[in-house]
Parts: sequence; C-alpha cells; structure tokens
Amino acid sequence: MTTYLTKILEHKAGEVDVLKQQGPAARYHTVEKDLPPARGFKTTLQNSQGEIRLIAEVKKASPSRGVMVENFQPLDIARRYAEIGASAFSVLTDRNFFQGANEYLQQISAAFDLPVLRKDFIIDESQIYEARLIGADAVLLIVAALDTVRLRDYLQLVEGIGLDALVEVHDHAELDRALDAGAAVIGVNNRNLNDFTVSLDTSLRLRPSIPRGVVAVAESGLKRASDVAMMQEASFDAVLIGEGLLGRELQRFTWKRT
Ligand SMILES: O=C(O)c1ccccc1NCC(=O)[C@H](O)[C@H](O)COP(=O)(O)O
Repeated sequence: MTTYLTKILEHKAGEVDVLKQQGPAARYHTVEKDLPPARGFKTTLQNSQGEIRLIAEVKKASPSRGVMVENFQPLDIARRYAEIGASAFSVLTDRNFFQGANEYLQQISAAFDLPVLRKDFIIDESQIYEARLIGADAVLLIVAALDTVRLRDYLQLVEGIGLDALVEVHDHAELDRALDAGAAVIGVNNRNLNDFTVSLDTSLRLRPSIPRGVVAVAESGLKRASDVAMMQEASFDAVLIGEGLLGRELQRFTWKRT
C-alpha cells in the first residue's frame, strides 16, 4: 500500500540523488574545523525540573493544512517565538510538501542563540552533513522512515559531527527500535503521518515506556494551554508545536526557558 509517508520518502529520494552530487560530506570535512560548535539541543531540554520547554516550529504550510501563513516571514516568526520563551526552534526545510527551505534555517540559526532542529525527512547521510553545514544543531530521525541499521548508523553519525537527534516514534514497536538504537531524545508524534489524524493519547500512552534520562518530547496537535498542561502532567520534558503557536492562547502561555 502506498501511504502518504511513502509518497514523501519517494520524492525525497529524488532530491537526495541531486544532493549527493553536490558532495555535502566532502564539503563538511573541508570546513569542519571552522564550524562553530553546535548549541546543545538535548542539554537545553533535559533537567526541565517539571517545567515543560517549548520547541517552537516555524511552519508555513503542511500537507494536512495547506498554507497556514501568507506573507511568511521566518525571522519575524522566530523573533516572536524567542520573545515568548521558546527554548529551541524547529525549522521545516522540506520544500515540496511544507514550503520550507534551507535558507530559513540558515537565517534563523545565524540570528538567534537558541538550538535549531532541522525538520525534514532524513533518508541519507548526505542530509545530515548538509544539516550541519546550514547551521542546524539537531536533526529529526523518523523511525518509520529508517530501517534498524540506518537508524543506528545515522545516530552515530549525528553524534560524531556534534549534533543531537530528535528520534520520532508513533507506537511502542518504534519506541523499542529507537531506544535499542541509542536514542537520547525521543519525540512522540501525535499525528499519524499517513492519514493525518491526531490523537494526544499517543503521547500519553507511550510516555511511561520512555526511560528516565531520555528526553521526552510530545509533538503535533497541541493547540491549547490545557494540552500543554496535560503533557507537563505526564512528565514530558518538552512540546514541539507548529500550528498551535499561530493562535494567541499558546503565545500567551508562560513558557519557561532553561
Ligand atoms: O503537519 C503535517 O500535516 C504533516 C503531514 C505529514 C507528515 C508530517 C507532518 N508534519 C510534521 C510535523 O511533525 C509537525 O509539523 C510538527 O510536529 C508540528 O505539528 P503541529 O503542532 O500540529 O503543527
């Protein structure tokens, strides 16, 4: 069965063929010593002492919602999110499905001193090198998109080049694979990437199986202060929010930064 995630990954494979020809790994090894150290995405979110942290997603459009922000000004949006107390940014770099761009990440990384997550569909190590080169401090690894060997290899590569990984899961089987591979930051995505249905119960169901010492992030579908309070009550360290931050309620929430 061709699922929506499969459709995204097939398209991504074509992009990766082009990217590989640009040789991001070789470029990385040439400039490695001149790159600034990555800002700690994991360390920013861990030891949250019961105060849930915000990873604010700069998001123009999505497959489930279409265009959400007309006249999209990523730096203005990021400034607003920094002002309300975001601890880190998530920036979509996928052009085809999310109207994101590497340039948005580069601009935000250069302008703010908060860690930046590259939110994309990683299926090849060239994308991890590219993330480092454009100023990302962390990358998203979606367990549903990677076999066990690649998940482990990519986690090692991410760590080897000084980044962190947010390892995304949707169910217990994926969580087991993520933990076996050595994930230190787990994101539970409440959105089913195939039919786009959202259930906050996904986070609540999986949270007890995420061990102490592993940073736990609840992702997607959080719209109200009560949703955030529920995730804090369930002992999540952080929430990752895109669409919900476009509304006033979550912009007025008292976000605590480390
Ligand atoms: O957002 C979508 O429609 C989507 C569809 C298919 C795959 C991924 C998708 N979103 C990526 C994300 O992980 C979200 O942008 C992120 O978790 C924030 O979600 P939200 O707060 O609901 O905007």
